[in-house]
Amino acid sequence: MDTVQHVFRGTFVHSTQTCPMEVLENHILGVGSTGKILFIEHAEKEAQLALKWKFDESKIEDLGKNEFFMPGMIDTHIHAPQYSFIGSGMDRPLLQWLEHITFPTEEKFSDLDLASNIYETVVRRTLKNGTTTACYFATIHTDASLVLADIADRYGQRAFIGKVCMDSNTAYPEYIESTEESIAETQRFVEAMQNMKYDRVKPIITPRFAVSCSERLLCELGRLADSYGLHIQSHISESVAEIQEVLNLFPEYNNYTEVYSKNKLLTNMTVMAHGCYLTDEELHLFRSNGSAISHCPNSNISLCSGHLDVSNVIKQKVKVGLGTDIAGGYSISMLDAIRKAIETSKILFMEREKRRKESKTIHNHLQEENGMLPEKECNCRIKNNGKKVLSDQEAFRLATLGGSQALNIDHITGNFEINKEFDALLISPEIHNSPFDVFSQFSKEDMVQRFLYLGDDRNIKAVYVAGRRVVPFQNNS
Ligand SMILES: O=c1[nH]c(=O)c2nc[nH]c2[nH]1
Repeated sequence: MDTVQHVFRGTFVHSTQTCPMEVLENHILGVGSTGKILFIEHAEKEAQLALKWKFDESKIEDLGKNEFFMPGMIDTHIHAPQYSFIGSGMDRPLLQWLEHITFPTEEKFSDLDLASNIYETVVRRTLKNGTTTACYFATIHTDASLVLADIADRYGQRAFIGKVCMDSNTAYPEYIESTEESIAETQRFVEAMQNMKYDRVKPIITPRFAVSCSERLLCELGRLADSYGLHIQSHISESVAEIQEVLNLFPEYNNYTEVYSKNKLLTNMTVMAHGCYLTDEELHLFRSNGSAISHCPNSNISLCSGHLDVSNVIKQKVKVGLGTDIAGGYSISMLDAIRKAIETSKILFMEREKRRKESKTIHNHLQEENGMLPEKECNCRIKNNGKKVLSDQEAFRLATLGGSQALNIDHITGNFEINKEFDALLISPEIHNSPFDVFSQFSKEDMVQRFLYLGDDRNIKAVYVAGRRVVPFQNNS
């Protein structure tokens, strides 16, 4: 029998299936001993709830003026070892960056002391920035990957941990496993994780990307995921050079997506990072398989990989969340991912508008010179595909509920629905060292908006995962 452990009264901001950002003022939210949300109701109904759940009214915690709770943020794509070189090497394109910076660094994670040190730092730092769920890539080293799992569990973060698989690496041959080793070590990793019986830390099958995996390895990893019922993560269609390499390596497949789907790696528990260049045909395959995309706009810009048209992904009804993609992306904060997702969408919109205006000008010019163009040509040259800019509300949804849908855990977390676990951030816009100012005329919506655009970890006063406060924030109390 669940009993009430916490009761909060104040403002709650979350997303629902129908509303990307809903602000509930003067509500009370109750969390049970199992960490699940028991009720979220208007404060006037307090007396009735007290009766039903028998909580002591003196234990109600009133939120401070202008404070609010929002759901914990979900980073659907982050490379834990790469935190060690965050913010450097941003002047190279993807494949060169992997060869010269990433692979030589990841190779060193056979050293468990190094791994333990970096992994502890990254888990603490992500939590401090409000990431209550993280979907991690580790390295090819099984024992170090298990260390990451242990640290995430110890700090109370909800996490997926991927031991990276790669049996091909012509760019940096020192960092590679044999096919047999990769399969056997993945199995060892999965079984060791299962033996640990962590509540909220799970293994995820992780072929690095098609460039670094043989067809046999992909096929065996698809089988393992199927037989253990596991999540899957990888990269797809991030840069033009990468796609070209995949098409050269797998000439018998029609496109990049097929390489994964035909090897059983595109399931309803799959999240693929980037997807900048996926065609509508490939997106259709994602949708029909129930697979998701992790949109990593900071990384896409930093490595000059390309832009994902996330509005089109949403329009095609493909599940999508946001990722920091440390360290292709240079910011550990999911707030940055929200901002970069909005900015990317605006850049794409402006490019489309520019093209539309240019073709309209050409069109007018030709009309003057030659009379009317054939109608078909007019339409296809000036149309804007009806695509819109990503709204702030929709970006907020992607960082919370969208991420939980992408990882297929939206029955557990992602918003403040009853029976989900209470993964939450207590946001304090008026903390003494806040990076932004609050004016008296601000509504709650204004407050949320300011936090999304200008806030940082200083405004995150407390972090809860499954009802448990996970990191002490001495500075902000
Ligand atoms: O952004 C990226 N980071 C990586 O580590 C990686 N590996 C393959 N493809 C990748 N893309």
